[in-house]
Amino acid sequence: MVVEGLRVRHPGADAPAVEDVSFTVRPGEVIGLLGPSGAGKSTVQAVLARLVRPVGGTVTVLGTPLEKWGHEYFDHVGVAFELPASRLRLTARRNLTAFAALHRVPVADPVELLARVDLADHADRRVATFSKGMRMRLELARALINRPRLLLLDEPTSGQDPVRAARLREVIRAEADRGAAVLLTTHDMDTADRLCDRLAFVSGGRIAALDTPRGFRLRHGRPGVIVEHREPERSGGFRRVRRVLDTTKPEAADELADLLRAGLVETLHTREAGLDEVFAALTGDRL
Ligand SMILES: Nc1ncnc2c1ncn2[C@@H]1O[C@H](COP(=O)(O)OP(=O)(O)OP(=O)(O)O)[C@@H](O)[C@H]1O
Repeated sequence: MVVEGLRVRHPGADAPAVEDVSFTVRPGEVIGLLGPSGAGKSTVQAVLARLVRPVGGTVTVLGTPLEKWGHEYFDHVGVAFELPASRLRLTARRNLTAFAALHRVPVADPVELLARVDLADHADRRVATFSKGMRMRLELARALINRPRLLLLDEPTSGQDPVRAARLREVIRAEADRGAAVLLTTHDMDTADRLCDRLAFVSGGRIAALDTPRGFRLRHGRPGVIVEHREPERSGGFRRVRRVLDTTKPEAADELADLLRAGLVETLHTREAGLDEVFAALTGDRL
């Protein structure tokens, strides 16, 4: 999928929600859109889900310009946005079989999909009785029913406990490994860091920076280690000291080696910028 110079203005809005956004998502790749509320992330996804028409730029999906696609577009695209599309009065299984019937491409097995999102035990319960987290997981399963080549996910791990969030990250990674191009939005730094191959920081309708999570941390972090160690006092006791050693300086290696040899080190961490710090540095805003 290739987006070039995308510009979107919502009807009645004073300013464009998206200005000059360009990026590519290759098969097998997971790209995360990060940014403060109102930055334009969902608007970019809404264009790709054909919910909103852009006023400028080009979007090419699977080699074909977006406007040239007919209804068969949705045979190749999976969408899980915040507003659930599932029918509340139907069971989880029935929802998936109903959506599967809409497609003219080979579909995934609903029961297997429900197991993947940890809903196997609830397949025959009505969705109205599901918790918010369960409904979100069903949305992901629904988005995967047509084994999509492009997967659009809005906050796929929100409302999940840490174990389930990790499980969903595995499911999404498996889709990318199968060859899907994945574009997701997230405010969850764990998901950004552990799942995404590249991150686009969106601010004010533009991409402020695009890089791998590691690239961002290295570029915005300062090399160094944080050492907590005991320091002998004249009284014969010890006090605890926390120091930051700049590992670009040669003397840091000697200092650290001395502390380690003396058995005084209690904790040792590398000093890296977290993605939230990177974000604040790039956009002057917080997530
Ligand atoms: N249907 C709409 N009509 C008018 N303006 C809209 C509409 N949808 C979004 N906007 C505006 O477009 C801008 C971008 O919104 P968007 O929902 O894309 O942000 P976002 O980055 O996805 O935010 P969040 O993290 O809160 O989901 C905002 O100023 C928003 O108020």
